[in-house]
Amino acid sequence: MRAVIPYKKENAKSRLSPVLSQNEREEFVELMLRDVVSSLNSAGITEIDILTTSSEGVPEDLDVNLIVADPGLNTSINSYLQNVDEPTMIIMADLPLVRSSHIKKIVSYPEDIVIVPGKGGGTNILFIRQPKDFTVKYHGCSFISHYEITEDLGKSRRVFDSFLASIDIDEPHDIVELLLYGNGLSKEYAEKRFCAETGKGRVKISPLSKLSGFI
Ligand SMILES: Nc1nc2c(ncn2[C@@H]2O[C@H](COP(=O)(O)OP(=O)(O)OP(=O)(O)O)[C@@H](O)[C@H]2O)c(=O)[nH]1
Ligand SMILES: C[C@H](OP(=O)(O)O)C(=O)O
Repeated sequence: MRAVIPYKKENAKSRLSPVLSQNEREEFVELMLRDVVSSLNSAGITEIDILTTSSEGVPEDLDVNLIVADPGLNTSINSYLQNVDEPTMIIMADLPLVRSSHIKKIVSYPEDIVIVPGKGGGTNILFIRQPKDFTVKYHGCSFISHYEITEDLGKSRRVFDSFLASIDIDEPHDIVELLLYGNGLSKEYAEKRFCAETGKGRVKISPLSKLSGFI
């Protein structure tokens, strides 16, 4: 069994640009990657491929294999899948709330495919027992795409229903969940920049310093 983490550091997380500079976003995505690798390792998954657009920007101390591919999330993952012969978990780098307990459960299910939905129609994790048969289709409403692809292939599937595993850190309001439920390096990073502000409605993030350039 192995895991693959698609990773693009350059100008990562552009949707967070209202609250983090490009440098900060690039630092932040690296810490989220570390958190994801740590959860995989704690779950006993040690064969980890980082499918990256550049060998630079992946921390050298991580015990992972680097696979460098041109930008293009779907094309690079689909080429990758053609070359793997074992059950494979595709897990995104922006999932600092995924715990080792989630990973262990996901790989324990007997179904051919386990889909972990992401907020807003995305796909946070795909666990595929026979990767060569599968084609991914990320972006748009990829949860529905992957659900239908599984159906078209006649594969058995399970949808993994988890609040924490569904949270990918895409937009500024997602940082609230990181502050509330995180337990790793990326939470520490967020805590140095934001606090959770409670009021009438949902908790919001608020910058710790107005010097960071936004309110
Ligand atoms: N290998 C590879 N990984 C990618 C590419 N684009 C995004 N990723 C990774 O795929 C995962 C999901 O991507 P997004 O949530 O869209 O992340 P992003 O592109 O940094 O964020 P935005 O700029 O806000 O869309 C993250 O782990 C990214 O690092 C790509 O072109 N190639
Ligand atoms: C890659 C994409 O991620 P999102 O846009 O939800 O971050 C998806 O899950 O299809």
